[in-house]
Amino acid sequence: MVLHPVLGKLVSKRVVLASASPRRQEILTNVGLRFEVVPSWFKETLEKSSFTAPYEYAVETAKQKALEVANRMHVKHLRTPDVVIGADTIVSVDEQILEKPIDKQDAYRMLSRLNGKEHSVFTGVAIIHCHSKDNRLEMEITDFYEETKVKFSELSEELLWDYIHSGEPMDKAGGYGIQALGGMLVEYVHGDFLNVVGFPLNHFCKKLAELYYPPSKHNAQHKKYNSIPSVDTFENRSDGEGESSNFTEYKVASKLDSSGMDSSGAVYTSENSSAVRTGFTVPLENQNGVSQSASKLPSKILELMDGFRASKVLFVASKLKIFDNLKKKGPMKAVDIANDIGTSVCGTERLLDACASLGLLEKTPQGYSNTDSANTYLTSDGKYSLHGYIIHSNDHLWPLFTNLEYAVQEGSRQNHRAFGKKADDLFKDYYHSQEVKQRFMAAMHSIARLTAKDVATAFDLSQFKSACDLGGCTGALAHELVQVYPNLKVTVFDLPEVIANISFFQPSGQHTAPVTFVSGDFFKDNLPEADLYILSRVLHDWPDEKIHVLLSKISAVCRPGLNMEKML
Ligand SMILES: Cc1cn([C@H]2C[C@H](O)[C@@H](COP(=O)(O)OP(=O)(O)OP(=O)(O)O)O2)c(=O)[nH]c1=O
Repeated sequence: MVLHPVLGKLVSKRVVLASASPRRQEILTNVGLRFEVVPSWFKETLEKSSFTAPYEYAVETAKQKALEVANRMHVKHLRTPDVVIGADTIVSVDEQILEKPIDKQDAYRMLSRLNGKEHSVFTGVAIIHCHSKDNRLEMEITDFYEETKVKFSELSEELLWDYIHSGEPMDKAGGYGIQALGGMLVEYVHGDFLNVVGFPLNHFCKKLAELYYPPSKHNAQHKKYNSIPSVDTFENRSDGEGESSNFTEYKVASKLDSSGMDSSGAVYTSENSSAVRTGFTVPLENQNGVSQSASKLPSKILELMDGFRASKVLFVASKLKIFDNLKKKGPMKAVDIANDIGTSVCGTERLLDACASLGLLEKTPQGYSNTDSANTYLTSDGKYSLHGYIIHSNDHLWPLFTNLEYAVQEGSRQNHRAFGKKADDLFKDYYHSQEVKQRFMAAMHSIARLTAKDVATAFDLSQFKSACDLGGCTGALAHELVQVYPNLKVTVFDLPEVIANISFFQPSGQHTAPVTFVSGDFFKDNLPEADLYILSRVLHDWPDEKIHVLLSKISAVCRPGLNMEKML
């Protein structure tokens, strides 16, 4: 894999991405780079008129973002990073620079300017090599920019507003995200697509190649790589070029030394050269300077290995209602949040920093605040809140999954290990206490409400007159179905314990055909008559024999020819 020799040079270094952009994190993670995220506090307020070209503004902002993080980490006596990467993406149209919109009107203003026209997307990138010497921070800065041309189709006002109301424009330069819904607005792209999404990966790798594998003296006049050098390139350069490559190595090392990089950070070592000469693999340096084979970085495996930590951070922050608190009170310092929720200051600060690194919170000098998606999905009262499901995941699924090993060994549910009691009937377990019941219903409600529209519109159900949602819980899907199909009569069938508690979850002030709720046990009682039966998130809970009973009952009440059974 051609990219690895270049990115491999960063493996043994402490790399920091000075950006809160989830897109940048994803692009770099996808190619196996390991890095920490420390979002920059630099305010993007440089005077635009003082730059002669838009890209200069993007490059300078990228540099300032990276410098702020490098300095802060050094001053706060956090271990000084080896490399800090900063980036800034802007859209430029008619000589004007567009950044992220401040509100919906601003997004409308930007999108209207882009409508039907070609514009440029510039991303400026700064790579800072840092070294701490006598408590002084020394840095070497490399920067560059990439331009991509994008053309929008002619778009109607209605479409622009629909797009704005989707919420997507708000954290994106120019007010659109080409990687998601915004892709529908775009007629063509000339240049690097990832540059538009926030990080010009190809140019970044070429820059690293220039830095870490500078051309030998024979071709020194070609300072830049037009393509990312392949493994072959490095092998050939070393082969039979011992002296000249050593000479280049020295030059690079001393260049970096003069700017403060220590010898362990030197770009080439003799071990490297010999490893390169022997071919096959390109070496990576580990902390001890011992070279190791750079077979494919196991990024997927590393992600799986550490994924549980990220999940737990989300669960705990939700459980402590941090997102609710921040929605109410705006930016807050760690100490104030800790006081509000009665937790330790140091523990809370770490949790908040972890949330910021995961892109759930924003961290600025004013304190921590919710990102747009935290406001929409993580607060407990939002229309699309996932809070209930997150708490269910933490309190119920997490302990069960902790016992997965036993479940596999024994082939049985692990409720007795997770909760100290046997679960002959899963739902008896959920409903044995009011608290667990509410939690489970809130979980089902939040996930069903989020997905209901997609489920209801994934099929054309207009030929059906009546539907029965078996195990439909609070009726979230049912309410969406009657909105989409006003002539459809929907019955929700669920256990009496559930039906007795649905009032809290009913939509208020919605003018739609009513949904009927019927209580019963679908294994024992008669099923309500309907043209269409919906089984959503039901079958996975039961063993095959019980599923057979249920499907046979549905089959018996279906009238041949007219009815259709669906498992959604
Ligand atoms: C044009 C466009 C921009 N973007 C994003 C990339 C950037 O994240 C964002 C531009 O804002 P930036 O200020 O470059 O970055 P950021 O605020 O997201 O993160 P930070 O300042 O911490 O580095 O717009 C898309 O995701 N898709 C697009 O199509």
